[in-house]
Amino acid sequence: MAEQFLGFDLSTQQLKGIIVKSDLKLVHEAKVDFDADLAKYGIEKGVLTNPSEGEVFAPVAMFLEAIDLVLQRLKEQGADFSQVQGISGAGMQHGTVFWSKDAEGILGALDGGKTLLEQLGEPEKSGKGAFSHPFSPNWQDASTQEQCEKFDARLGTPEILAEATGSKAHHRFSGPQILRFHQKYPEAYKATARISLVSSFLASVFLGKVAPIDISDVCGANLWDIKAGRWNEDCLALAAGEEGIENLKSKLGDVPEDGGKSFGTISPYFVQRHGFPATAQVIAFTGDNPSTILALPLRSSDAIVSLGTSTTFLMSTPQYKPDPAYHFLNHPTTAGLYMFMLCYKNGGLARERIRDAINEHSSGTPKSWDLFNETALNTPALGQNKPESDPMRLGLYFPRPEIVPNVKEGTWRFLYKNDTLSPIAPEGAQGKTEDSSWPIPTADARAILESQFLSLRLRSESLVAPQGDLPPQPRRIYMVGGGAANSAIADLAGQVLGGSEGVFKLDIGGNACALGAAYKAAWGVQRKGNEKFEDFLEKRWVEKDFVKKVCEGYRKGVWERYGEALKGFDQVEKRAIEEKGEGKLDKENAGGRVR
Ligand SMILES: Nc1ncnc2c1ncn2[C@@H]1O[C@H](COP(=O)(O)OP(=O)(O)O)[C@@H](O)[C@H]1O
Ligand SMILES: O=C(CO)[C@@H](O)[C@H](O)COP(=O)(O)O
Repeated sequence: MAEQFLGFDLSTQQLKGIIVKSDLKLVHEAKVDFDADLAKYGIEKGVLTNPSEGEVFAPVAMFLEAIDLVLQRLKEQGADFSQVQGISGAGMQHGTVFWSKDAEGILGALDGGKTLLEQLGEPEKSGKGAFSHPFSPNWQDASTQEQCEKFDARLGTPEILAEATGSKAHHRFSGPQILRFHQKYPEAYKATARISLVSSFLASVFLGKVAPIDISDVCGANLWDIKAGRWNEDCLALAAGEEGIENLKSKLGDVPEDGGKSFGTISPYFVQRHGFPATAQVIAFTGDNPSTILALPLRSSDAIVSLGTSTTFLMSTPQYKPDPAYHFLNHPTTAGLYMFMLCYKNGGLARERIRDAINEHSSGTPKSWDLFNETALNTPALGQNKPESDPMRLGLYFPRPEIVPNVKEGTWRFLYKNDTLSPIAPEGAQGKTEDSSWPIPTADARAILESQFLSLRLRSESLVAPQGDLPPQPRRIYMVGGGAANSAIADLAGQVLGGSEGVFKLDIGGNACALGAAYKAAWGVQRKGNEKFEDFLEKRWVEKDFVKKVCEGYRKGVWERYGEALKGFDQVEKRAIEEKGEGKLDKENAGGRVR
């Protein structure tokens, strides 16, 4: 009987599950879309919000219901769970789940005759609650500016915090979030026995006991000293307050170094209810971005652009060069490697807003990307019909507060010429929508994509090397996530970022993040001795079956023009920071070019 491996991706808008065989070929995949399938939780795009405090969060009960449902959907597709020998998964990063003192008991005695929701998520019915708080703060949350300032100041400066933990303080990071939870809900904090990340929460459900936090995902907390390989006690003390460090350490638990570690066999609940073998191993679950880099054999200067709800830019590198402008995390499987990451809140949803405005403006089909794509590709680069004389159009589109740079929500449009920015009147201003210097919303289709990719280029310049005779740029760009289906977006990524070998996407269906998790499960169970993940993957990798080139990357002349735009783009960001920047230190850092 062929061995199979199951990988999950619990992200903002969906829970995806996929099964691969030992040769890493995909056999089944299914998903639960929170808005479409679980609208009863009142969520929109997977989350609940409290705008008055900048809070964004999701109901833990919804995650539980999604787990039983995605397994049922996989079964309906013909999946035979009795063949599954290993399970791993990924969770959206930074989110926390707060377990109650009864949690371990409940998790250890789950009855296969009832649902997870009935037993873990409905205390009013079952009489016992597994959670001390019913919600998981979401990575889009922006409620912790005050706590972030305390974190940055605790070690002295954002630079020192980034050097120690891989990142300066960020609103969504678990440390500042735990501090705020502690301050806002002191009783619930006291009633919390364990704190999981979304990834270790999901692992805990499959394991039937609270699972350890993963070595890569823990780096999204501002609590882990990456070089020392242990908790940073100063940061821990800040989040722990008067309850003390040891109390918080016991809530967070130990962090095993080995990303391929088996935490044990699957909970009997899944054996009884879903037909898994009792021997199936639960391999460490990691963050969704670390998991994504495991879906591809990344080489030096290769980059992944992940277009989920967030937009992220990911590289695997042996260099540890932390800076307040971006993130470094431990690599999820390989000691000595690190993951470089940029993360933007205004990714998919910001693009959708412009898509919808264009469809409305031109009577296009609602939710179709056709007009958006056509408009983006038919607009000249930087809006310049005559590059030698026309100004460049440069904008920022942040319907939600942004991470990079750290600014409140807003839209900025400028014409840039001779080192000078001239603002375009805001959207909706009379007579401006058809102004040929920047017709709104049509010119926005290309401008938002250029803006997003210019930001990635600005901040990743120092991490890429010359490619043969070509200037420093990525070798390959891999597009993943929901937006990777869009060929116009891939084309613009290549035009702005380059890519000496071109722009690629996965050609095996599935979703990179869940695939990475399934590959990790396979490696965790099947690795021989100290076999490295990279060697395990390389032995099974069939380039022609797994990835497909979607377009050229580097295009001579075009890439250089976008290079010229970087200076103007940097100025546009500085204007946004001056107007709506959060935090004094962020204003001083101004979020621009990286050393
Ligand atoms: N054809 C497309 N063009 C552009 N974006 C798309 C397309 N299809 C899906 N998306 C985007 O993908 C996003 C969801 O991606 P996904 O990776 O599933 O998200 P998450 O993992 O955050 O739940 C949506 O916000 C949607 O805008
Ligand atoms: O906050 C981050 C990374 O730092 C986000 O990338 C989340 O991990 C959510 O990812 P998606 O739902 O967009 O995949």
